[in-house]
Amino acid sequence: MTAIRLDGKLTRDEIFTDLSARVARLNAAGITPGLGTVLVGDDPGSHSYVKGKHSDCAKVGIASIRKDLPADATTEQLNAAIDELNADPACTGYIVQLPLPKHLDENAALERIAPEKDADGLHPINLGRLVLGKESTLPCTPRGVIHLLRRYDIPLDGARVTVVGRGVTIGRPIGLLLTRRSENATVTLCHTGTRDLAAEVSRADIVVAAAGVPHLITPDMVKPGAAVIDVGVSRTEAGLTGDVHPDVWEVAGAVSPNPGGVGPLTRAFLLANVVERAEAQLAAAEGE
Ligand SMILES: Nc1nc(=O)c2c([nH]1)NC[C@@H]1CN(c3ccc(C(=O)N[C@@H](CCC(=O)O)C(=O)O)cc3)C=[N+]21
Repeated sequence: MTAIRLDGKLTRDEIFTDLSARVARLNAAGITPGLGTVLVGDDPGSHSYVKGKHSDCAKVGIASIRKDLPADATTEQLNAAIDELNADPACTGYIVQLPLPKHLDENAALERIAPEKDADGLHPINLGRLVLGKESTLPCTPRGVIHLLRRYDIPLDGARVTVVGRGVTIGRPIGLLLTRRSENATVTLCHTGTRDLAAEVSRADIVVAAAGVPHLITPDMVKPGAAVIDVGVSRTEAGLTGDVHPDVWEVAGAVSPNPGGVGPLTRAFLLANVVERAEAQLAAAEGE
């Protein structure tokens, strides 16, 4: 038996169709949503992600604003780029591409973003609202994972989910989303300090692998029929390698590959967050 493929590109295309229609409605009301990106340095991976985000914008009719800074940019230069986007009415929402070079403080940068323009959902106010169960801009990758699971009718209510990785973009926030009443899953968060990873993974109906360790999840760890979402990605000599060993396809019921899985959805929900910010602005203007 081979697992069914949870297709991130197909699902992304469906989301783009919906977003294009919503952008057209915003345009008709005189609003063009704009996504900003702040990119520091010349990491090839980061450049390719940012390029992808801007080409997605063009597909759905979102304007894009790029701020590219050199690898040796100072905190003052980074702050100035952030302040400009905070003040720019053409910028509906934006991101500071992570990771930043070591000499810059990522948390300070994220905190400087105006919370209502935080397209990543990583500002402490938005993460705090998520913890409190209040409406907030949600982190893109966790949103993508949950959308993909729902798209393929994978049951969440009562499901045992094992998340591997405690990073701020996925591992930490996804548990907060999956344990809301609307999802109702039971989540175990594993990390490098987990004593018996295989035992934690083998209990799971759904495995979210977000450790960034090539082929960490092997077939012997996976419960037959489980859904396995490969979020982690590493650039190796062999190219892009996910956290999930290819033989897992023979045991799992469903696999979201990497590439071709949650990556395209992370980008789609970044655009969705921008469109939603623009819709909120329009609703507020109409309510005046
Ligand atoms: N502030 C911030 N927000 C992010 O959302 C953010 C970030 N920083 N830093 C890096 C990670 C990584 N990330 C990806 C986005 C798209 C793909 C993607 O589309 N991948 C394609 C392949 C792309 C390729 O070939 O390079 C795929 O999976 O099929 C992957 C990874 C967003 N991140």
